[in-house]
Amino acid sequence: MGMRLAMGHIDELDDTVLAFARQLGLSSVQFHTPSNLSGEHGYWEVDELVALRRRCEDAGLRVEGIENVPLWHWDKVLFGRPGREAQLANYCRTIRNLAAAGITVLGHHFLPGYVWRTDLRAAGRGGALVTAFDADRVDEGNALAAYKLTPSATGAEPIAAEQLWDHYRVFLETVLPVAEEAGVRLALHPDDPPVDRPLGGIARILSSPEGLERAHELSGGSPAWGLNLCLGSVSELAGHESVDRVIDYFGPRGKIFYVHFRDVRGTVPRFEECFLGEGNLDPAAVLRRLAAVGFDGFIIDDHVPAMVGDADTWGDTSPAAYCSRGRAHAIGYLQGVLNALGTAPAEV
Ligand SMILES: O=C(O)C(=O)C[C@H](O)[C@H](O)CO
Repeated sequence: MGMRLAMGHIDELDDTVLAFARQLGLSSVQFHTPSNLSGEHGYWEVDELVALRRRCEDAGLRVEGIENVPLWHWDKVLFGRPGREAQLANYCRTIRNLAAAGITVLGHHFLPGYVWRTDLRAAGRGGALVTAFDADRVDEGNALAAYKLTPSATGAEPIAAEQLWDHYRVFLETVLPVAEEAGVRLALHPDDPPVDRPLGGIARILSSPEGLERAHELSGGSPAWGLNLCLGSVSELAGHESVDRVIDYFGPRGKIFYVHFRDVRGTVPRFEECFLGEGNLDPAAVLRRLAAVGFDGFIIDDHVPAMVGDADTWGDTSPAAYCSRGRAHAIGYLQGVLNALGTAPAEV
């Protein structure tokens, strides 16, 4: 199908979101723990997945994939708590059910403490609201504490790096054979922020090119394992240098399953999110590099600044908040660059 742009990170699908995607001229979408799926038994069921896919297809939109099962479906897997086997069995059911429903990409992270920010409402360009991270302010707590995927009490249960690697090993050893058989590809999101110190007592292991390469080794070459290459998270480490290294290692191996296209200004220990084109990365250079290594997956918009009239989409995951000016800007920006680089409109 070739490198293409999809509308991503949809938290709740409704007719507004479908119309927004079509108005932006897109032909596919991707979901982020969508509230449309109840998952009430600890896994997503075939019927609800099929209903979600059909609703999109009826509006002329393909479903590229889904990212992140609800936290309560696999928190014991992340934390290595008793009850992990039952959750792993349910994760395998979700994988098989996705395949049965014709959805073949499932994104995951391996951050028991989830993403960490020290500010959700920093002032970006022209006063747009952006998130920010400052390592000196970590002790104040995670500004994302109330977000749907953030665990409630992290500090109570410290996890060391090698312990977390072991949790990830157990996860991969259990789910990869099932994913291979089902034909579902599991895409790993790098740590955000990419710091090599624990946050809230929990180690971060996928915070560097070396960490991601070790995860690749752990996957044992399984065709079902690859990256959800979040350019923002990797740019937070060392800007273009880290992004280029990850693209050059994983791209030629066919291990970039999809891309989160966002950027930040600054690198750890201090950065803030920003509009595309004003951060660490040259978006056109990144797209050229992805094309050069043979990347042929989908690219989605990611967190976007909240502009005049936009809601704060970390606090408000409603369809109205989702269809923001900030998101329209990110998608339009990427469409423009892709077109300028010669990507056929039909592929965008
Ligand atoms: O932090 C990011 O870059 C994200 O896109 C947040 C998403 O929930 C991601 O799947 C978490 O790792």
